[in-house]
Amino acid sequence: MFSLSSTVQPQVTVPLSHLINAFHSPKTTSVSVSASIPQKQHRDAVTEHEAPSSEPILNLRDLGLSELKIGQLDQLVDSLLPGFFKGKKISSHWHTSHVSAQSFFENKYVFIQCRGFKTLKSRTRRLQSTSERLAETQHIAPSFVKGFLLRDRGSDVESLDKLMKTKNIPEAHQDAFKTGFAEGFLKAQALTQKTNDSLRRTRLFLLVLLLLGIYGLLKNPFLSVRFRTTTGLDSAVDPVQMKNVTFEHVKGVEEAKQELQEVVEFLKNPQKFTVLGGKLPKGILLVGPPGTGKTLLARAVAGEADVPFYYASGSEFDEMFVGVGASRIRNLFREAKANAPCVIFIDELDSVGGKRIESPMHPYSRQTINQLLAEMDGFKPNEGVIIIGATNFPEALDNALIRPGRFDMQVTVPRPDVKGRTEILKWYLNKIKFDQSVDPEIIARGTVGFSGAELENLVNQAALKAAVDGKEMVTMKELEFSKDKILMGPERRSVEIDNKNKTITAYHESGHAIIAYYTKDAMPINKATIMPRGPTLGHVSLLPENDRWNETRSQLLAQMDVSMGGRVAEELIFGTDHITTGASSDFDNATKIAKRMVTKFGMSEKLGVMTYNDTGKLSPETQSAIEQEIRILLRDSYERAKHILKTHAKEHKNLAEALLTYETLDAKEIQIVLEGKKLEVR
Ligand SMILES: Nc1ncnc2c1ncn2[C@@H]1O[C@H](COP(=O)(O)OP(=O)(O)OP(=O)(O)O)[C@@H](O)[C@H]1O
Ligand SMILES: [Zn+2]
Repeated sequence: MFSLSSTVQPQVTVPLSHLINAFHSPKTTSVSVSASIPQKQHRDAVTEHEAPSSEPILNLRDLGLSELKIGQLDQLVDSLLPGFFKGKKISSHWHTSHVSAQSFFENKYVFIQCRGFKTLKSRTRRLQSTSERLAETQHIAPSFVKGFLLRDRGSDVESLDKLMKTKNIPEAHQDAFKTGFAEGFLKAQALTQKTNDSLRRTRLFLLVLLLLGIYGLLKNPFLSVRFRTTTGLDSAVDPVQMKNVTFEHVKGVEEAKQELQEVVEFLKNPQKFTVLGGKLPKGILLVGPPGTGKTLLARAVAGEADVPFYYASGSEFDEMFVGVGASRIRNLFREAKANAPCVIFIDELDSVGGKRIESPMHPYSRQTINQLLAEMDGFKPNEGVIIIGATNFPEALDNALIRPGRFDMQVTVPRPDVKGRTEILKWYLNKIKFDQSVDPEIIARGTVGFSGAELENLVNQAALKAAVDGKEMVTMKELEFSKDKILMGPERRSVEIDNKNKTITAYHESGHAIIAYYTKDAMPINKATIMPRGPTLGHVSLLPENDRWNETRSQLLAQMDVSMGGRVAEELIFGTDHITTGASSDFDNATKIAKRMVTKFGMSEKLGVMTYNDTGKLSPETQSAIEQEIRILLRDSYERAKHILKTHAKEHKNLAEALLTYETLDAKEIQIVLEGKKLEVR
């Protein structure tokens, strides 16, 4: 590109621009008087030569070449188009009448031909006579050429003559001047021609490219998707055989496994089921919180039945481009049907089948859902394709998806209960080296609300901790450690707590522990520590014997009392002036319980068995009555805690001192201290 403009441009534009500059020089205006003679000569020439023809024909004069000598013109043409005269025997025209309009036009015309106007050339071959050619050319010459040739002829000629006069160019130099002009003109024309040709070629090339692109898109509307369907949706192309995952691998979700058992039977022998007229669901929805083993269950279904497993995540179908999501669904189902019986698993079903209205973020979600519905409707029950969808939010699913014939079977996969957690912990403990003293049930009791994935992580963290500490196997200590880490954040060993604060913390935590120990309906103590962890300086952990489905009034009161134990201890030991801010979360906790007792559980005599949901909208009297009741519950709780700590002041002191010595005490050690026995030196 660069080379082109730098080599051609100077040759052509320099002489021409000189001329143009000369033409339009402001000085030309003042020269009308001295211009008379040559102008008259010129006018004569025009009438003389234009008279015979009424046609608007170009001649040499048009180009300011009327006074060019024949030899000069030949030279010029020869230098511009070497070898031109050899091929065309038309030089006679030039000799006989160098000003002849027709002969010049013919030459001009042949020029154009040589420059590659192919249509023109092929047409003119058929034309024999010069006049015929001429007439034809008038019609077929491209308009821009015509325009270029015919434009402002008179004024150009005048300007050239004027200019020569204005510049007072001597007669001797006028020829050279005109030659220069003609040279510039012809070269400019040649350049225009070239530029136009290359422009046309570029346009043609672009058009071909465009057509090819459109053709490609029509043949395969998802040209760009192809790449992704083979990368993003590997599963659709390459199913996984799930032999290694069975129901044995999924713990603590017995009900779900039982429900899915019949699906396994169906996949093993689809015909047997349909012969009896039985109708199995096409789609099964696994509903449950994250990490509870939904994916694992779906894999296990495929593994049990020994059929291929196609995995897809709902978010993969969520695309900004029209038809992409729908096409992926189509591909997935096509592959699956070809390999039936099989399981298609769609994780995060809500992200493809959610209720959302078309939004700018998900412009084609509707299309994708419709494709999914169409595919699900499109195969018969005995084809052996089972679609398992998983979601954390079944409420968010499009209603059309959960109609009969689609995802019409729902299986709940809940967080495991204490028995389930024990099983899951045992399962993962068996994959590592652990000490015989480890009791998975204790850990299970302390991990209410943990999912299978979180329990797996807990065991893994304990194994890592044991490895870091250079131990040979995992003990309860590591398991407790990783549980606390997951629940409360990492230990802050580097924090230097001064003795005074340590002592306050030790008495505060022992206060909680003493209340828990001596209150009938409080949960059993698991551990007390003054090791800072996360945002706390110490804590006492309690362990429910079982998962609590329901709580009694006295259990709730006991929880409040235990919460109060910390502040009461501070007050009794250090005096009212030295109580700290450390009890704020204890009060939060106790206040929440008291409020729920009054407003939700109907556990206040004064306010009765009634719920008060939006307390802000209640009458001021009711609001103050509620507040009054909560305050009474909290005050009574505080008094009970005070009474216990006063009664067991000796045990309180012993426990606080043991904590200051050992930092952390487990349930057994706490019992030893409280029974007044001496702790073995660790
Ligand atoms: N009940 C369980 N028994 C054994 N392992 C489990 C159980 N639940 C979860 N896990 C472990 O946790 C991992 C993650 O669980 P999975 O991916 O199946 O959960 P999910 O319910 O599909 O979660 P999400 O909703 O986040 O996709 C499993 O690969 C498995 O190792
Ligand atoms: Zn506390």
